[in-house]
Amino acid sequence: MRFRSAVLGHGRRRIAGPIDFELGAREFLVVAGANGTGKSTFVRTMLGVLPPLAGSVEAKAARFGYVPQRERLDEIWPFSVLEIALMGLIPGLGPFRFFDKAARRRAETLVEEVGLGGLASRPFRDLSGGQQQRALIARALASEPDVLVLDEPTNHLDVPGERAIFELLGTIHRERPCALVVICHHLEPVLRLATRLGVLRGGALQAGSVDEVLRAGALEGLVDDGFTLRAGGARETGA
Ligand SMILES: Nc1ncnc2c1ncn2[C@@H]1O[C@H](COP(=O)(O)OP(=O)(O)OP(=O)(O)O)[C@@H](O)[C@H]1O
Repeated sequence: MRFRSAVLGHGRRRIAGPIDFELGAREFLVVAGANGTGKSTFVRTMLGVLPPLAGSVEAKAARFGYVPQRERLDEIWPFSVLEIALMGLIPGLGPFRFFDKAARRRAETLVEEVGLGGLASRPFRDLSGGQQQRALIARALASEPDVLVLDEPTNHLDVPGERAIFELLGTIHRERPCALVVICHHLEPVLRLATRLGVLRGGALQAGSVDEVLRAGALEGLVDDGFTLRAGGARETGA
């Protein structure tokens, strides 16, 4: 994935750039920045949903899996966990457009992989926030993505719920041949897993290895949603 002098924005409105940035296979990138700095815009440009206003964004053979912000989905009902995972297999449906036994088995395996074995027939709307997040991750994994993109996957989860989702992302990163891109506000736990950090600020992206970006002070003094983000990790302010 390569951004070459890419200017990001909506319509004529420039949000960030020009950005030069590369993401290798199997990296784990965390995208950080205060509200409204363009994190979603950056990721939408990466996904190809939003064209850059100038410059280019190239993806080499990249298949994307996308996990949207859970609270922005009204309710995926009345679908069960298994059906949510099956939705991720829709692009591979044959001409008769129904799921065969193999597809169902594949969806069951995904449901187990994300830790929801036993809940496959449970309606999505009856799950806890963390379980819903897992179901959405199963759906995104169904396409065997080269890049799995997650938009604030731990928002509104309690500390154990957040830890459990990050553990799952760590396992996916270790065991699957894909890169992860995670937009996140609470950085401390996720930076332990990340290989790369990108911080959007004032229309620029400062990106590199986590250590490089922290040492450069990219997070210094950045106050966001009750967390003070500092070099060396995030410190909860108790808000
Ligand atoms: N579809 C759109 N059309 C025009 N402007 C938009 C659109 N979507 C977002 N914006 C604007 O782009 C800017 C960056 O928004 P974006 O959602 O990318 O920021 P963000 O860093 O992800 O914010 P947050 O942390 O609040 O999710 C904001 O000023 C926003 O109002």
